[in-house]
Amino acid sequence: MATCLKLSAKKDIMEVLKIEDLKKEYISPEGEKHLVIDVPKFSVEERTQIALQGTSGCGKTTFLNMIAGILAVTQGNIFVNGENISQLPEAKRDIIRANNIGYIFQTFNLLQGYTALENLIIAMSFGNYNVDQDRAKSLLTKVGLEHRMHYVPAKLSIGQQQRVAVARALINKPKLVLADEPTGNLDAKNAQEALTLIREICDENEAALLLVSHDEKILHKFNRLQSMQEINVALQTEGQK
Ligand SMILES: Nc1ncnc2c1ncn2[C@@H]1O[C@H](COP(=O)(O)OP(=O)(O)OP(=O)(O)O)[C@@H](O)[C@H]1O
Repeated sequence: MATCLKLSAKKDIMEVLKIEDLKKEYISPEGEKHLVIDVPKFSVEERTQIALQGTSGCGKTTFLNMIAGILAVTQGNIFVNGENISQLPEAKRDIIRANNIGYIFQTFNLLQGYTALENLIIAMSFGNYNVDQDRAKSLLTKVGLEHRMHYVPAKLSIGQQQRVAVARALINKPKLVLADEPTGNLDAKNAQEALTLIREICDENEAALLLVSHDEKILHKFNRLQSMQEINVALQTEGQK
């Protein structure tokens, strides 16, 4: 009986991300193959929050971009909510990203010609849900931008632009949010506030969070902290050379 209970409890844990034998090679300007990512195994369970630590150039953005389907893999499998995106063409990966993944980019990637509210509505138009202005407004209010909804990014502070990016990442109710150095452009006080906001908003929306950063002050807040060195065999081999 106890074994049965144990088995069923285990089955209930759902992985929003599962990676198997993932590799990415780039071709150097000299024409040589350069293995940047070699991750045998990595997973993120639903509603968990994980921080990945890595120095500049260790492959953080490459890793996240493959998970998001922005970048094609060289080899291996990436399952997002159970679907293997690594074998799909770019257009299909784009659709899966729009519906399953929220991405907070290092440089925010907001559409400059559109207001904060329009940035959210455009992101919504790519997803499965009907465009819902009220949801967009309520997310912007949640991130403290109720008086800035009709501002274009250039008229917002860096911290405010980041909050638009956070709200946009959650607009299509993703099960997984990726954050690439989300506090890299902020001062210490704003960085802590932004981190708290990202973690709270993921929790409230029942999204898992995978955050990559080099910033110790951010990283030590997470219960589950792993280093890129630990998961990326390519870095271990590089270190031995
Ligand atoms: N398109 C490309 N062609 C060749 N090499 C690349 C390409 N993109 C990235 N690289 C190399 O791959 C490595 C990892 O790059 P990546 O941008 O993933 O690092 P990162 O950890 O995100 O760095 P940072 O924190 O500085 O943004 C770097 O050595 C980089 O020079």
